[in-house]
Amino acid sequence: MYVNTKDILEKASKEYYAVPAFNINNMEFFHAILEGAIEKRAPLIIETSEGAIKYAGNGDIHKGAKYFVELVRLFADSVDIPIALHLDHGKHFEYIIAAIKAGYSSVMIDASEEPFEENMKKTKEIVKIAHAAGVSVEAELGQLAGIEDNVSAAENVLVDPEQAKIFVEETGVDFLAPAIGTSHGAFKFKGEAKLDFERLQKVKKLTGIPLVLHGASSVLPEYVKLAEEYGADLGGAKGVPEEELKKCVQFGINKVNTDTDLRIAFIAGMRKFLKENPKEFDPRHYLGAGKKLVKEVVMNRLEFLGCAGKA
Ligand SMILES: O=C(COP(=O)(O)O)NO
Ligand SMILES: [Ca+2]
Ligand code: NA
Ligand SMILES: [Zn+2]
Repeated sequence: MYVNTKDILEKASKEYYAVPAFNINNMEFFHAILEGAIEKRAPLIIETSEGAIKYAGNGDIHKGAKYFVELVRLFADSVDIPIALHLDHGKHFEYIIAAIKAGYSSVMIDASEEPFEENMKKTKEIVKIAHAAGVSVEAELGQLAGIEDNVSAAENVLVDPEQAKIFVEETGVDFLAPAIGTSHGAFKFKGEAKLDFERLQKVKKLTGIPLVLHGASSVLPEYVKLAEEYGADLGGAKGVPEEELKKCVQFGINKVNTDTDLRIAFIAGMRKFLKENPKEFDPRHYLGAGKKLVKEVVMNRLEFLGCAGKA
């Protein structure tokens, strides 16, 4: 059933498990993720960036938002696991309104690159509009380095837990993404992963609301290796180890944004298939090879984050 993201996350926050939020840009990734969540009997959060909405609408953001709502609702209304659709990194007013208008479960207003007061003001405005439409809201405090779609920041600016308390009280935001050291993409750390668990625990204590981890892909070595075996060039790729993610869940993270891991799995599956099947040109076959590995990664992540069986 199609639900509000807040309902999924409040349950997760109470029971101290996390739900991955999987990014999609097309139908094939959605099908692979859905299959994995059904098999694992897990709640499911699908999220799309602004770039994904523009891509799906072939340039028209209202068509793109509607496309994803129709695609997700079509399946959500016929399965008995809770499924929510979320706008990831909403930075432009017109995309946020397009998502609310189309029927998204929730929207992120990402004004974290702005000064604190400005971020608070923008978030407050979106919360007012979204709540009036029954849509829940995510916001971000602090900055993640790295590139994601059109979202880029120079270096990491970690969240200030005292500011987080004021921010949540002032804005009424439903769930919050505190920057604690992760970054987007496949090249997250120069050395070892370093997350600020102290800070995370303080934010949880001071806000008491569901928390979101961005840049949470593990960049699984076996999939990187497979992709490279068939010609990919991902040298130096490094993500957040699963053990570190489990600690994040222990300290109050409930939504774990996962995009890069699915992209690497998909390209690994497709590259292998194309190399081994030079005569093949049915898109359902070569895209299907990517889907298969995406489903594997999805099922593994649902398992270790503790939401398998929680549908
Ligand atoms: O934060 C993310 C995804 O992060 P990854 O690049 O680590 O998958 N989406 O908002
Ligand atoms: Ca941001
Ligand atoms: Na998000
Ligand atoms: Zn993100």
